[in-house]
Amino acid sequence: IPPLDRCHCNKIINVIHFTCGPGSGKGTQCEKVVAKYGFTHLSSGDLLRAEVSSGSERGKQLAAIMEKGELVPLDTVLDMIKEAMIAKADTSKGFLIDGYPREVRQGEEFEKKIGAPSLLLYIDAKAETMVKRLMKRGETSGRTDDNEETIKKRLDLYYKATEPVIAFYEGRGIVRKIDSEGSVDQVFSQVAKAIDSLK
Ligand SMILES: Nc1ccn([C@H]2C[C@H](O)[C@@H](COP(=O)(O)OP(=O)(O)OP(=O)(O)O)O2)c(=O)n1
Ligand SMILES: Nc1nc2c(ncn2[C@@H]2O[C@H](COP(=O)(O)OP(=O)(O)O)[C@@H](O)[C@H]2O)c(=O)[nH]1
Ligand SMILES: [Mg+2]
Repeated sequence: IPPLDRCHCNKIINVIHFTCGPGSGKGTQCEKVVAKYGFTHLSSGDLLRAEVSSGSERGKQLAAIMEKGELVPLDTVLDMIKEAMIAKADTSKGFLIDGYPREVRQGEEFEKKIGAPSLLLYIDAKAETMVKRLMKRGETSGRTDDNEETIKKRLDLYYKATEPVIAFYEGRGIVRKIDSEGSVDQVFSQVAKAIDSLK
């Protein structure tokens, strides 16, 4: 990995964290943000799943953790994000970082090693809505963690570890809360408004 300072502070413009519960619709909204704004989308879950698919030793360890609905070690995710950001730092208009930070410490380490985010998007969804969407997605996703038992654990962990992240950034005034209960386009219009407010 090249020296971090290349990717520190003003070099990384528009870092947007997308932190919400599983099944709240982050992935769906991220696609629309990329189409409209051309930001670089980095999904921490996708990066981890790519490592699992590679069949590496590290991937096997990650797979076991993710199947249980737990969080993988902090440094693993952060290194992957950092590598992906450095690879795009010269050409990117901004980074949309999906599924990160998942716990307050992940946010603190990101700032130490990479930089401060300009916005934290948070889709507020009811537990019932998240479970319903994930169970439906599980019919076709092939994801080993889209099953009833793991979904329950992911939700518990979300309330315990991830919700405090929102409070942490609320103190800085960069959180935009978005209501999940409308259509995909209704949710997106709230997302777009939050991003436009950055300019
Ligand atoms: N910063 C992160 C991101 C992900 N993971 C692990 C735990 C998650 O359960 C799994 C899958 O991550 P996703 O972001 O894909 O999972 P979600 O549960 O949020 O589902 P999705 O975003 O697809 O709804 O990877 C992690 O440990 N640390
Ligand atoms: N009704 C409704 N369903 C949605 C919306 N956004 C996503 N979904 C569905 O909910 C499921 C989870 O969405 P996904 O984007 O994978 O959520 P993520 O887990 O937060 O990344 C998918 O099957 C989507 O089709 C929405 O705004 N409204
Ligand atoms: Mg997703």
